[in-house]
Amino acid sequence: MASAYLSIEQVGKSYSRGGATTQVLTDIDLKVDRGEFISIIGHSGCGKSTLLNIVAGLTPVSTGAVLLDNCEVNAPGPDRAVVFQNHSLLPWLTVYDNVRLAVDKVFRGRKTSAERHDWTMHNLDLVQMGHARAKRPSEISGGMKQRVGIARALAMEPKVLLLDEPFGALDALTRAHLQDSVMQIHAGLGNTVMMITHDVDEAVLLSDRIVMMTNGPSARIGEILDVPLERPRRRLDLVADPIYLRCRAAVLKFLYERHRFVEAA
Ligand SMILES: Nc1ncnc2c1ncn2[C@@H]1O[C@H](COP(=O)(O)OP(=O)(O)OP(=O)(O)O)[C@@H](O)[C@H]1O
Repeated sequence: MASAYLSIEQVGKSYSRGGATTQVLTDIDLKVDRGEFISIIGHSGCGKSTLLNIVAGLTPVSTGAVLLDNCEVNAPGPDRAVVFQNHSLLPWLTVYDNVRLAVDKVFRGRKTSAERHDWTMHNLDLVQMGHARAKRPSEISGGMKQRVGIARALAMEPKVLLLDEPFGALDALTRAHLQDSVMQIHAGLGNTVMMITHDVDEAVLLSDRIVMMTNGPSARIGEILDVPLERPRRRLDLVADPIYLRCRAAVLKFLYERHRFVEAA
């Protein structure tokens, strides 16, 4: 059997402090195909960011392993680009320079300066931000900053794009525009994407599969839902689509009936 592009194998994660150990994740097994769009959903504190950070190489596993394209992940690398909820642009650099910095880091020695310029602009244009290339982060909106963050991540040509609630801090309309952009980019480039979200509609709209996590501590994968909606997907067409409604109901049922959130004492 061919091995998966991204393979999370029996991953467990615990944190120890002052003699006490908290088991955050237990027995996480997940295979992601190349080009697949996966969402991770689960209640606050269950360990979604921990899992994403493990795949990013920012957090070490306690047990198990993560393999990407048959190589074990044990440190951050440009083959895994992360976009966080709150933009992480450097405030003293322009939009262009924020992306160019990453392009130079990844492609110096492989592309000429002129090619790196073109590639930077290409990725800014992909997220419709070429016009704002000379602005600094403080001069653009939250949605625009997230677009630049996505351009920067895409410009690294990562094997996996890791999105940690990328639209969580945005208003509903901006969020919808960005979701549409991400769907278009995914359709055009065929990126492999792992996205954390709290938004059930967002998960169904964007994903090929939705990974639903049980509550922590010791969170596990409770269920994995296939989203067999054809692409391209248009949000207005989906409002009354029986497959969409069935998927949405399945996630809601998992989160609010089977794994209800209980506030820690
Ligand atoms: N560095 C750390 N040291 C100790 N505990 C940690 C650390 N990082 C995370 N945790 C704990 O691990 C658990 C999972 O946290 P994590 O941020 O992964 O959850 P989450 O599902 O992403 O939450 P949210 O949806 O609220 O962002 C939490 O109980 C958190 O307190």
